[in-house]
Amino acid sequence: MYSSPFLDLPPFRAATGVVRLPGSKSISNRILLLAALAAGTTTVHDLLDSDDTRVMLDALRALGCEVAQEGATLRIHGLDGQLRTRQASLFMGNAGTAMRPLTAALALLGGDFELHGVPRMHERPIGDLVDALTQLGCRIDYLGNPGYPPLRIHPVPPDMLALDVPIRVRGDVSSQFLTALLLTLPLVATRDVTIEVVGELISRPYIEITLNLLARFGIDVRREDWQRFTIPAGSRYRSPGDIHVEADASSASYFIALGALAATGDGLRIEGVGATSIQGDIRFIEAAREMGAQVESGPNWLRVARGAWPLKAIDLDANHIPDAAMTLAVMALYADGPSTLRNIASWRVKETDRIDAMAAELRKLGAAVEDGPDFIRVHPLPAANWRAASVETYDDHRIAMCFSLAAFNPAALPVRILDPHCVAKTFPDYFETLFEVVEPLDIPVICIDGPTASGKGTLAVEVAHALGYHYLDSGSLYRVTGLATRRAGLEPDAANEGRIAALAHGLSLQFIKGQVVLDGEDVSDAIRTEAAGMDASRVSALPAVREALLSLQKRFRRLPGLVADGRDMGTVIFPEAPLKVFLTASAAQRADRRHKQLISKGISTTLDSLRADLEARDARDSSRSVAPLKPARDARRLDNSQLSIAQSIEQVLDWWQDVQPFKAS
Ligand SMILES: O=C(O)C1=C[C@@H](OP(=O)(O)O)[C@@H](O)[C@H](O)C1
Ligand SMILES: C=C(OP(=O)(O)O)C(=O)O
Repeated sequence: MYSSPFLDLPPFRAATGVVRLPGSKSISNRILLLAALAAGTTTVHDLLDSDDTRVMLDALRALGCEVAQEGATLRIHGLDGQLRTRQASLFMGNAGTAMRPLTAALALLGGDFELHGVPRMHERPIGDLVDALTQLGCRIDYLGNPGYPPLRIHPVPPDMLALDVPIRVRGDVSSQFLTALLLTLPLVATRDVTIEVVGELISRPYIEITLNLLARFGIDVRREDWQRFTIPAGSRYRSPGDIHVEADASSASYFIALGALAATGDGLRIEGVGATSIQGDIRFIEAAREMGAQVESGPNWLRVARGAWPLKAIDLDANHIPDAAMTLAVMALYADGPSTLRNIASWRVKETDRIDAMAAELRKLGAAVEDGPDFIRVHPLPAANWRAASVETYDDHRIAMCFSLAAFNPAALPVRILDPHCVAKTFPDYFETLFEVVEPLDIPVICIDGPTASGKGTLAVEVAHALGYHYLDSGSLYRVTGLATRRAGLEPDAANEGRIAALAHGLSLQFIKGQVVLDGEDVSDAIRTEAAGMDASRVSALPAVREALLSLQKRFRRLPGLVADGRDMGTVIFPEAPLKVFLTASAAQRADRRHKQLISKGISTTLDSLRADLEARDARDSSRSVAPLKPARDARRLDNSQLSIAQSIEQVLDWWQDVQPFKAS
């Protein structure tokens, strides 16, 4: 997951390969609750691991439910309707699928509970559910604004519940209120319990998921149209034993769209969900086909390729696919006319006001957008009108995910996604998954070159971290080669050039969380000694070794970008990099820093000898015949003798911002 403040997506031109999607949020949280309420043990396979499922799991554990986890498999020991804890304060994050059903479960089970969430959760309505539960005899107080969380739930004896009259619940703000009642009323179904929906029922396919999973847990709800639902007297949750979570059909929408926009030939294969999914959002496929996508499906897989191009404009009542429809709004930028999504008023009460947010961010890209209380109309965006935008994500995972599709713009502009970590709500590895299948037009590189002990490493690691980029410590490649040379019993000199080059060619090297790992062994300390530094400098002067390491270094250039530190990154390895920094500091300063570093590691040395070594190394590095240490013609020089690390980082990030086209947005 990317925790950087923003993530810049370079322009993409194609997509191909295979995507394996994480589990469905809606199915995961329903199964977790049902398994916790049931008797016996339920083994859940492929559960989604994300913010929304974690809040549900944490709450269930806090209520005394035992959960054992082995990889993607969870074993849940059900409570059989008996809470082990009758008092708790539970954090629901921004998970509607945890907040709403748990409110109903706890109100019926009895106890003193407080339910709260992130600030946005406290703006998401729950009044219709509380009203329904109150009619029934439950006692719930609002701790903030009436109609919204946080809530306090008080115990009520089961025999005080009014089960003899139909429970009326409104269905036009969120279907999750009805889902919450359906999932939990079996707890008290000593007689037939009937629910009546008042007003239009929105997001109906989610009720189908609810009924489907209830049936898996032994509860067969009688349904009359979509207005009346009866839970038969004597209903009891029965664990199905093993249960499998399908991949998330809403998450599939981003990759279906990707296929429609950019996959040619064999198309993009999406695994984990197929057209026969129990999730309503799978009907996104119909909309994508209407826009021109070619979609094939088999058991638990989809294959999508570009069909019509430009895409065909669409006019759709999207009430049945409220989450996936946001993806259509971005696809509409690539259509042959204005597209309209109707009957989507519920967008306004989700993670953010999604109609306002989508309209605002699409306009930043340059699009013409019209919107109203329950619709959005998006006009196609011609190449000349696209702008490089910083897309605000409003802590809404779907905004972050669907706007990544803007990176296919015909103007070949990058797209900046602010707060990319918001995808953690339902798809923590969304961007990593995306990067595996898209083909970028270019992958940005920042080169940070400079003499030894100038602070390149620290600076480069921090800049990479701030941008979410990969990091290449090219100096360590030479150090590792030097170490491997010594370990092979060779002297690091020209006489052994061919053999050292062969060694370098076969290096199995990884940078893992600040460690340099050679053949599975952490060699970070072994390569940091002064002797290893000298060996590195000697092997780096051998042209055949440099050649062998060249392709290895280029392979570090992966999405979303690379910060490469070394001595010839800007001059030799990545001469086309849009930002090259040549970092210097006076020899006195560098010797002083190195001295402190060595002392802190308990290695004794003198300042004078260090300074002499540094100067000797500088002289050798800048006079060597191949790739001598010198700034690239277009490098920006940064003398950090008088700068703190934070100031140097800020300077490089400012320069990076300078070469980006995002200024206007
Ligand atoms: O029941 C569910 O799992 C969901 C129902 C939908 O909400 P609404 O019923 O509020 O539209 C959907 O947007 C949400 O992401 C998940
Ligand atoms: C509306 C959503 O979430 P929630 O389950 O919190 O309602 C969503 O995932 O798009």
